[in-house]
Amino acid sequence: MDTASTARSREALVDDLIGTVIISCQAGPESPLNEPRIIAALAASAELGGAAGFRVDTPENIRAVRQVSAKPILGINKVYRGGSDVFITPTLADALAIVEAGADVVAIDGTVRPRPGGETFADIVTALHARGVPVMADIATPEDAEAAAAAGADIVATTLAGYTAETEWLSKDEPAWELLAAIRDLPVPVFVEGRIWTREHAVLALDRGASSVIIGSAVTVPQFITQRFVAALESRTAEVAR
Ligand SMILES: CC(=O)N[C@H](C=O)[C@@H](O)[C@H](O)[C@H](O)COP(=O)(O)O
Repeated sequence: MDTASTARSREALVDDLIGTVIISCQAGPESPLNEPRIIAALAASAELGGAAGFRVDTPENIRAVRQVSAKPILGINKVYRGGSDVFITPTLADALAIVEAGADVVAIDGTVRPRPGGETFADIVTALHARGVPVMADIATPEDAEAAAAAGADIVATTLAGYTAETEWLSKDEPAWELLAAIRDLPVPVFVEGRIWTREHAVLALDRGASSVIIGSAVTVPQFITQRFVAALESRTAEVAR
């Protein structure tokens, strides 16, 4: 049961994140950084720089980050369960595993796509709220955002814009500005996550109505940062050769 006191504590957790920089500390399966102790070191470094919280994937990494920081952890559990494109915390069991590991907020796919096992976004929100856990909905479209807010999401984030069949045409270099403009007046905080590559992007996000920013690759993924420098030099060299 979502009591008045769990609702109040959820609100307080979300309030602490407003206006802050949250750093996503993740490494893909191919990355040499993909080890809990290294993910925890990334989080500890981000905390030294002033991060107010972290977004962390898998129970193992969440446990490791909890060992080095008391800051809020926005947990996710990325896994394909089959029969569905939903992969960010697809099921309630996946969500509970990261709560158990120490996540303060659970981020789950908040698109209107069907979920594995026939669960609904609203079912998972209700179950997490009963445990006092706020839910961040990772969405891709205004329709997703409205449905997620109506189903009780405590935060809506632009995470999946550009990563669904419907939105894959979006720029790979810029945050989802049009989406932000369409959802900035929702009755829940909107966080911009995805393709924040510069300080200007972060400031613009807040200027344009976001409540917070979540930054990953630009801070914690040297492989992608390097790739951008390499691509810039390659395209300059090609330009000069023309
Ligand atoms: C689509 C998807 O799976 N996004 C993931 C969600 O957790 C991460 O791979 C991103 O790194 C994260 O959203 C932060 O975004 P960026 O790394 O662009 O700052």
